Amino acid sequence: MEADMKENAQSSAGVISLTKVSREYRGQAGVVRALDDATFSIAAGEWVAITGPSGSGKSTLVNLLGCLDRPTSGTLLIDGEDVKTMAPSALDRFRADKIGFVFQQFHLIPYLSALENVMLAQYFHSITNRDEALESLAKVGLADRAEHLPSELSGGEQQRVCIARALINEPPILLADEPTGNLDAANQEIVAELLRGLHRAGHTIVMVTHDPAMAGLAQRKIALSHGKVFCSPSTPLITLR
Ligand SMILES: Nc1ncnc2c1ncn2[C@@H]1O[C@H](COP(=O)(O)OP(=O)(O)OP(=O)(O)O)[C@@H](O)[C@H]1O
Repeated sequence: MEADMKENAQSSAGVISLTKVSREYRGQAGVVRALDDATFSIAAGEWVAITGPSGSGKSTLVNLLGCLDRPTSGTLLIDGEDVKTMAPSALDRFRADKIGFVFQQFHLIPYLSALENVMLAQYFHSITNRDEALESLAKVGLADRAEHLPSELSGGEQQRVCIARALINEPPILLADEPTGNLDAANQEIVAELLRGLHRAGHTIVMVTHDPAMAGLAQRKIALSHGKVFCSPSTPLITLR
């Protein structure tokens, strides 16, 4: 227990850290401040749910945390690196190393098999390894569906392929945007159980969800309202081991 507490203290600086981060969109109608002065950290190994009504800034925040966009102002550190100052090619590489994405719309390539979809994520690292991709599919219970096209898989199975794809490069951070949004109750539970396992294995999970039951699985909620961030206290990591 002492070792766990020490580990938690060491990680309290945050694998993700925002200081006064804002994102403004400038359009013909004027300026929209979609994220307004956000300051918070997410510790390594923490499971956080991002909640908030439509238009509150969730996608804006996810795009920033996923290094798909940059803040208008403020400092966003991921694993201690300031993403705003990185060159685009370095940022692409950084993103591929650090972050696995799971989206509500599965974004699988329709004419590639489940296995090839997973291997495509390896391809961005210039290495493809069929056995590793198969192992990743086996971890989500889909070894026997490796040769199936996405159209030959159920919604829940497609989402599990996405999780296998997100994990293939062993990123420390999993960023999930409504990972159970399109799934029925049985498949929601399968995905929830996979996320529990990933959390136990030490992954940092940041998950946008409208579903209170899913949000309840996380240790902490980050609620957004009109671009402002409100963080609940974190459940100590030691209680979940
Ligand atoms: N490219 C853009 N240009 C101008 N305004 C934008 C742009 N993208 C988002 N916004 C505005 O920023 C605010 C936050 O949008 P965002 O998409 O982050 O919300 P959200 O919480 O993800 O919503 P939803 O749950 O409906 O997807 C909204 O008022 C939206 O209209």
